[in-house]
Formats: sequence, C-alpha cells, structure tokens
Amino acid sequence: MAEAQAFVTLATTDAYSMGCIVVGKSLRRHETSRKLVVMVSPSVSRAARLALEDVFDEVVVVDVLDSRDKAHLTLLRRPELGVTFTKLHCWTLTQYSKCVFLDADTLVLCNVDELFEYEELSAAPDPGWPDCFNSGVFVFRPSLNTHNQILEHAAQYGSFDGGDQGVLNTFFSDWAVKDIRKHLPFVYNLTAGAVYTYLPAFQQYGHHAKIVHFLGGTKPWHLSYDPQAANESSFRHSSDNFEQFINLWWVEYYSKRHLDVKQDDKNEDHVRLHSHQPVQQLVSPQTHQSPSQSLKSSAEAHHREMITPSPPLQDLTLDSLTISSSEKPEESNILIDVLSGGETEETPVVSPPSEKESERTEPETAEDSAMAAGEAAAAETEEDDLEHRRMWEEGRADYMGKDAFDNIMRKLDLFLD
Ligand SMILES: O=c1ccn([C@@H]2O[C@H](COP(=O)(O)OP(=O)(O)O[C@H]3O[C@H](CO)[C@@H](O)[C@H](O)[C@H]3O)[C@@H](O)[C@H]2O)c(=O)[nH]1
Ligand SMILES: [Mn+2]
Repeated sequence: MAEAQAFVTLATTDAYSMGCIVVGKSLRRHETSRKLVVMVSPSVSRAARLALEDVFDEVVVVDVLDSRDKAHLTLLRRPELGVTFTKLHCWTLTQYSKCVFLDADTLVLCNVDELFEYEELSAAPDPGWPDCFNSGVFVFRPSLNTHNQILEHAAQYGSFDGGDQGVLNTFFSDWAVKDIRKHLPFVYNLTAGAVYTYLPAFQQYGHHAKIVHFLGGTKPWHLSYDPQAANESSFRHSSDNFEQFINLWWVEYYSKRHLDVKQDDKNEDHVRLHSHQPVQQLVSPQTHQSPSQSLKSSAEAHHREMITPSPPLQDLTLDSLTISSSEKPEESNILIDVLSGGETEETPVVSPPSEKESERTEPETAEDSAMAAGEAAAAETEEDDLEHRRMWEEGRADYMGKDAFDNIMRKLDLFLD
C-alpha cells in the first residue's frame, strides 16, 4: 500500500493555475514535508504547466468532468463551476495513501502538515450553511473504489449546487453529525464571507488563520491593491480586514524563493542561503487602479506572465549587490524581509507591475534601496524584530496588528522612494 502523502490542487485554466502557483509556493514557504501535486486539464497552456512544474512534484493531466447542471449552477450564480467536478479525480491519485485537497484559491499561512492526522473525509464547515462542509480544503484517501462510487453517486443524484461541493456533501452525508473529529477548525478554511458576516469573531480569532480561502466569484488574480479605494470608507468597511490577504497573495505569487526546494532535491545546501542564488524579487501589487480597471489589467498582466513565465523585471544576483552575503547565513523569508524593513542582504527589489514599461519605478540602485531598508530597520528595536521574526516563522503572523496590510504596504513603499 502506498505510504506517501500529498497536498493536491487543481487548475483547468491558466488563471486558476496562477492560484495553484500560490498554493504550492505558500506550502513550500512553510516547509511542508509532503509531496505537492497539481491536477491540470489539457486546456491549461504549456507555459502555465511549465510554471507549475517548477513548484510541484507532480503535474497530473486529468480529463475535464463537467456537471453541466445549469439549473443548480444558476441558483448558485456561478455558471462556471460545473467544471469543479474535475476535482473528484483527486481520488484516483492512488500513489498516495492520504491527501489534503486545497482549492486553487487558497493561501497557506503556516505549516499545516498536521492536517494529515485527520481522516477521510475531514473538512471545515461552509460559512453559508455550516451543516455542509466547504470543499475548498479537505482530507481524503485516494481509492479507485471511492472514486467510482462518488461518480456513480453524482450521476444518480446530481449536485445540489451544480459543483463538487454539492456532490461531496451528499456523498459524505453524515459529516455534520457523525464524528466531530472530522470537522476541521475554521482557521484551516477561512473565507472572506465569514469575515463580513461575523467581524468580531474574525477580530478575536483571525490571528490564528492557517489557510485563507478566496471563495466566491472574485479571485485575487482578478484584483489588485488599490490604496485610494481602500481609504474610501465604504470599501474599507467591507473589506479592510481581508484586503491584506490579497496583498499577501500577490507577494507570494511574485516571490521566487522556494522554487528550487522541491522535496526530491531538498538537502541542506539547497535550503540554506547561498551567495549565488538569484536575489529575491518582489513585485508589489498593482496600484492606483480601481478594482474594475485592475480586473482588466491583471488579466493582461497574467497573459504576459504566462507567455513569459518569469516576471518582466530583470533578474539580479547577489553579486550585483554591494552588501555582503556573508553577514546573514540564514535563509531569509521574503515576507519577513518586507515586514521587518528588509534589512537582510537579500533586499527585495520592489516595483509595481504597471501597464507600460516606462511607468515602472525601480530603486535607482541596489544601495539606495538597501539604505532605505536600513533606515526602516532602525526604527524597530532588534529585540522586537527577532520576536517578530520568530512569531512569523511559527506561523503566528499578526495580520491584524504589526503585519497588517497597511504596514506591509508602508514598508513596500519604502523601497519605491
Ligand atoms: O474554471 C475553473 C473553476 C474551478 N476550478 C478549480 O475548482 C476549484 C473550486 O472553484 P472555486 O472557484 O474556487 O469555487 P469557490 O468560489 O471556492 O466555491 C465553492 O463551490 C465550489 C463548487 O461546489 C467548490 O468547488 C468550492 O470548493 C467551494 O468553495 C478552484 O479552486 C480550482 O481548483 C478550475 O480549475 N477551473
Ligand atoms: Mn475555492
């Protein structure tokens, strides 16, 4: 019997592939010891697949399954979700004994390998109907037998929401009441909707978020940070708490770290910092656009990204920076760099991906950006900084305090001055 375990995600389009990249990178950032698998349909472009291969241990091509259940999908107002039946193919990954499925629109905030201690079918409640589980994060055991049974069940009963979540909830129909151990804590599948409907709970418990799920029609890759809109009270009211996660999503999307630490070739030399590794590049989210404008431009940016897998910025190596790489032998974390003022030798280059090449602002020299970073670092005492870093590494980032969106933005902006 297979012993290996894996995190599994899915993309049937290039846009959802962007999400998978973030799922994979965020799992690697937090040093999962499990394999990473992405299922893709043949409609995913070659460029997108190549980008996925950099992050995932396995890219598995699967056929698209479609519920074609217009009636129910219309009820859900999401005509595109029939294709989520494709998710059911995850049960065919029998080279693994146990897996954790993560939707492509999730972002992992800390190491969540403990999820493998749960049994099939474990999942968190859906915020819309808590007696249903949300199928964006679930623990399962691959089995061709179960796969067949679920497909037969789907053929016979359909899906009450037209997507996989409806099928899975009627198939694992005793989830709500049978075994509380199969209820994942909500922090493993924290959705924006829950923030809006129960803000005090988010303020109380949001610090413990482990996986954020961008459930709904608008995904991070459709959006960009808009500081102007964020200051308008209506916008602020509804979304300022969740907005920071969109920013983190973009930071993760553009981060380059961890691409070369796939489990297979993971060894000490790879994991530790090495002076000839390309310098971490960080591209801040797009700015100065209304959400509707950015919908269009981020699609264009995505297009660019998929055609040219590397970001449209020049690659720097540590050799081109004047700061010594020997001062800090520890692998640094790009988010820590940003949050703590970027005082490490791997000063990230921050530049907004603007529509026109000429609009791009870049630090004049690496020294300039390093100096700005140095000043920012001085504002924080070393002790605070160490504690902050330790908390971050333990996955206890204070997204609503020190690591709040505004602080991240402020520190990102320092690099642009
Ligand atoms: O065109 C698509 C649409 C979806 N997906 C994949 O299917 C997942 C689910 O779709 P998503 O857009 O994330 O759905 P949600 O907005 O999260 O909506 C809910 O409803 C869906 C349908 O039941 C469930 O699959 C979700 O887990 C549940 O959270 C995505 O994350 C992708 O992995 C694709 O690859 N291509
Ligand atoms: Mn989802």
